[in-house]
Amino acid sequence: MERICVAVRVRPPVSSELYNGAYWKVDDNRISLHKLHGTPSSALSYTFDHVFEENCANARVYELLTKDIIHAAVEGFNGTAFAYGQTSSGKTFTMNGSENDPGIIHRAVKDIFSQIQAISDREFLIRVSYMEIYNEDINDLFAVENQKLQIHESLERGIFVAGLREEIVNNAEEVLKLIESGEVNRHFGETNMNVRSSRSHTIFRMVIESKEKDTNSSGDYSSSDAIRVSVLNLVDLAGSERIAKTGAGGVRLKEGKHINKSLMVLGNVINKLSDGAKHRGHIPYRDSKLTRILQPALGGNAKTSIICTIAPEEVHIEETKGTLQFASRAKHITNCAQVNEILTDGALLKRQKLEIEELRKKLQGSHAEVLEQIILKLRNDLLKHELEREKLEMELEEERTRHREREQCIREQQMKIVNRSNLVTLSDLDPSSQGQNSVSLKEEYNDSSSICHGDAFRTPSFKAAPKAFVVKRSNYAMLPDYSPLPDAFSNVADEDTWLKMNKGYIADLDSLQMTPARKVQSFPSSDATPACSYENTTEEVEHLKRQLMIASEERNELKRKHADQIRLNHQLMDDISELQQEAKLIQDIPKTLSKSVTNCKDIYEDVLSIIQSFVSDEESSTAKLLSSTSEIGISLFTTLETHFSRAMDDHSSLTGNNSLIQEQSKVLYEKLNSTITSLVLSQTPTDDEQLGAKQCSCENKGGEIASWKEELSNELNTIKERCHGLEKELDINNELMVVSKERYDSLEREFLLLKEDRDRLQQMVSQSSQKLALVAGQKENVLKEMNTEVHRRKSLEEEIKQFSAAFASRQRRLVSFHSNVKSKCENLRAEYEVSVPKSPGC
Ligand SMILES: Nc1ncnc2c1ncn2[C@@H]1O[C@H](COP(=O)(O)OP(=O)(O)OP(=O)(O)O)[C@@H](O)[C@H]1O
Repeated sequence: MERICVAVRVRPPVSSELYNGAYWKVDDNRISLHKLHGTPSSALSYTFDHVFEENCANARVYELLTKDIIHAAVEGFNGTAFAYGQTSSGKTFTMNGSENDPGIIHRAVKDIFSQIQAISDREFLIRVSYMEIYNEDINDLFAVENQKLQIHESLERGIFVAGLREEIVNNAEEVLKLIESGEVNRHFGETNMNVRSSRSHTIFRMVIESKEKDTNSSGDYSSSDAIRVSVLNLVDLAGSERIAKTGAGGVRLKEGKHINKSLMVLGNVINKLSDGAKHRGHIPYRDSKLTRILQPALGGNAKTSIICTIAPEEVHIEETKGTLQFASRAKHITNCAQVNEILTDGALLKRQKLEIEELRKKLQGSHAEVLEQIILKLRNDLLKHELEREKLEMELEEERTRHREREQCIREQQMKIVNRSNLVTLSDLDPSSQGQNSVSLKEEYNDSSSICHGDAFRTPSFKAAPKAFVVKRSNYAMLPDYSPLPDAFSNVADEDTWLKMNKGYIADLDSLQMTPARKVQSFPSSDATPACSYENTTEEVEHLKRQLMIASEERNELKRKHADQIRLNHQLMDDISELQQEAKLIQDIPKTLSKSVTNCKDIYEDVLSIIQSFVSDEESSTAKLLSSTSEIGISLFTTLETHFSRAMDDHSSLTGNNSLIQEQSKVLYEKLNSTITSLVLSQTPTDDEQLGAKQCSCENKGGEIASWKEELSNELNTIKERCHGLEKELDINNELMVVSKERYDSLEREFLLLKEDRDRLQQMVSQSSQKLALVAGQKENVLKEMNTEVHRRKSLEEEIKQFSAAFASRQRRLVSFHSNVKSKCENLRAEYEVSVPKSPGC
């Protein structure tokens, strides 16, 4: 566990108008607020890892604050450095720098490449990405078309931004060029506080992968076949701002609100984390995209440094106090950084081999306890696999249920859309062309179903890693269409797990096995007992180990597929919600059309009443024509009205009425035109009438008629415009429907692919269960044999004991017999010497 490094940097005053003397005094790594005449304000004094004065250059900031993190990143530790502070306090200056004084990002990039060059025994692969969080949307700064990207989390990949472009880079210049191109896409804006204010948070990310160079010509796997993957985030946050000071309005105001909100969430997260593990409770990482992405850097597996920038002017004292309080709390956060290693297949195999070898040795000089321990371990492994399998089965079942629900939901949506499409594209629904449409749709579907599913989700611009580097990485090389977070995050699904991890708790036994430093479990050393051979048992155990290995590989594969499926499901859910929105839009179209028709009807009725008002003779041809035209017109509008009101309730019953409406509409136009023409003609004065007119002095009436004429033609034009408007709306709706259809087609295709995936998963699960059952059976047999062997050995030992006891007593008896015989012999010899006197010649 290590505390994150926090520093404060004071920006030089930018305007002499606002600056009337130094209020913030820096003394080594302490900063305190003074009154203008130099008296310290005792309550406000803070200490940090570093405090940088106004005249401090970026080089020094980099050297003291970030360099270690960058070097650690090359060695496989995750690292994050971010700049926090109010607007215009110098965050962008610190991270990006200027031409004369390059910032942290520039220096870090250069440093990383020079570090890599100095390490001769490892080969490196570096990928970079650059994103911004603008108004809570994640945009790709390397590819403007990648907007509103989503954050996903999976057991295998941890937290990642899906669809973010990653570029493989070979030197610092290449990276700096890419950054330059990304900067162009970044959101900047002018405020009262800063002429070039960052309106988004930016995250420049480098993923550094490395492995030991392959110097082993024998083809054996070296002990360090593991690949190290570390992620380095260099973050330039947007600055907190007071709307009153920045004078933001409109777009700037909206941006400012988003910025303040996300910084507030960051503050909450920091507060919680600084409360200490016991009291912190739930950490609200999910409340903003920024904290979600930075989650590993805040209380997780990363080395982190924060530079808090402050403005020296008196007007900013309140904001500066806020920044310093944020920094003080951040000081208490602890992280738990560790090297992130991924074991290649080769390294895993070797590790397993070593373990088996060791077990074999132990077995050969075996003791019953050793055997028991091995059995216990194997049993534990098996149990673990069974549990995993059950869990996977349950998850798969849940997935299936969710699939079914989504399938159902999509079908319903499809029905709705088809209904709406019927309504909106009435003119397209000529019965004769319907068949053709469905045929061409089918053809379209068949053509596009050949599109590879995997491609649809892959980052379009991802470049394949050089073969030489990735050739031994098997599955790993296929993955990175995302910004992977280190493997160590893979078990981190929620904050609780993070807490546990930070306490040094490691939940998964597998992760222990993969930790390079782990020693193989040692068993009690065996005395050199000349035991009976356990060759067969050893082979069985080895076989069992192999089976377990295969089962665990399959389990991992299943896990990966399962995670993929969940990701696809998320994507599908997003598509569905988009579709629902579109459907809602389409649903509103009949309403709008209905309103327009009602308006037209009103206008039409007005026109008619005006015309009728000056046709005094009800028997005249004009009046008759007018009444018939009005009947047709009214009936047309009534039909249209009913049509649209029904369309809002039930769309299917309305198909086929469109041509009738069009015909009616044509007749109306023609009759209306002829009515107006005849009316105009009837109002044109003949010679007699002219005379009468002269006599009746009706000059005023002529003027009235002219104005009516004008009014009429205006009304007619309005009606025509309305009709045009309606036609245009219909066109737009048709286009919308085509787009919706296409989306549905692609959704259907995805569904099919998902179904296939699911079937494959099911198959694999059942195969895996069969294998596990087999392994379990074999294991039982081995157990039985081992028990028999133990009994046999115990009885042998018993026999040997009895035999040695008998042998010892027999030996004792033999010794006593021998000593008896010896003493008797000596007695006999003595008696013989006494009875036979020695002759002088002897
Ligand atoms: N240490 C420094 N030395 C010299 N000039 C600086 C320093 N820090 C900031 N400046 C200048 O102050 C101005 C504001 O700085 P900058 O744009 O980096 O602020 P910011 O915190 O990123 O603001 P915002 O949050 O609005 O983006 C710039 O003109 C910058 O050049």
